[in-house]
Amino acid sequence: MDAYVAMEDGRVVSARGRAPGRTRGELVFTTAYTGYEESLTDPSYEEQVLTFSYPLIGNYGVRTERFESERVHPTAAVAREFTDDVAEWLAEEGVPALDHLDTRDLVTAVRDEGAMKCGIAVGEDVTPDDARAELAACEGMSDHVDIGDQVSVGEQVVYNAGGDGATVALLDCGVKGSIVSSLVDRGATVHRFPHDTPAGAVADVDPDVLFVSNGPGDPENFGATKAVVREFAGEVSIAGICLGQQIVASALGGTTEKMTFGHRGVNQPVMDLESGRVVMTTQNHGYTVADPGPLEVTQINVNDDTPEGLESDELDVLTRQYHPEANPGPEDTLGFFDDVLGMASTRTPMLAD
Ligand SMILES: NC(=O)CC[C@H](N)C(=O)O
Repeated sequence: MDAYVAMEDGRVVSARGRAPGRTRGELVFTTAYTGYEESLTDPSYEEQVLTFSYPLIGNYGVRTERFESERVHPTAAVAREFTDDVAEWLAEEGVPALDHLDTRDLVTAVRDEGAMKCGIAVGEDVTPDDARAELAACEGMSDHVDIGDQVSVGEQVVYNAGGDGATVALLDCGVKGSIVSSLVDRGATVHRFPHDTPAGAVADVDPDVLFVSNGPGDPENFGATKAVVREFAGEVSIAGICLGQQIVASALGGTTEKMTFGHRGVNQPVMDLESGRVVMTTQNHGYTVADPGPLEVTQINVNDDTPEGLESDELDVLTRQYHPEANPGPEDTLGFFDDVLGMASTRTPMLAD
């Protein structure tokens, strides 16, 4: 099978086709050397073409129990070499895959010029022009204004109903399964809501914690989710991961911005500013909080000083830019979930209207 990647910088790179199809997306790379099953099923990669900088992808198979959601989310996958297991899985899912190209070149281009649009064509009779046509039709990440609808749950789902732990209202902007299980494993009852659920319906479950999930795209395209955060601020503890941190900060008066090429990998160093302790974290984001508004920056990325943790005692807010649930990645930061559920136990009851 022939395969081509047409990049926004004008280059067309040829490769070996492993799973056929034509598509487009934002070209990004992850430096993670494990966790391809989790990354490929992470909803945060929706509308992105995922390049693995680690050269051999698939050497421990494909196991559904590692999946973070029901389907593969990147529009296409690129590696130096995919095993047959992974190539067959992606073909079954209808997700184009290509290998036998110099991924160092792609990664260097994205690192130097930033995440860029690309077009992909893989098949028996595709041409470079097919990939160029896909590139011409590719929208910027922030132009995907309805991206939340593509990944959020269709209707409310309850996990651990009737449990005697904290009640968490999870606004699903594209949540990873291991975030839900990290909360349920600690005894919480989790009400998973579509990202655009009105505040009144969320209030009906009388949550101890409002939790805003990870997810794809530009946080500024999650207006309904931000409205719920504003409604609950000061009345219920609020937590968020990744997109969730960005949405919470933006809802409370802060701002967000796009990064050049973002952070995607499993060894991003994060320093806690109070203790000075540095932990290794899993990350996958292309936007960041620029101005935290009323929140305090309590943790930063050691590589580029961007905010990794935001908190407010007054508003009872605790968020992380990285992925404390790991999956893939180091488990240094799992304690975040204990801290979030700890906020619930010191909660003040919701004020009646
Ligand atoms: N993993 C995430 O939640 C990603 C957040 C957001 N879509 C970003 O790229 O910054």
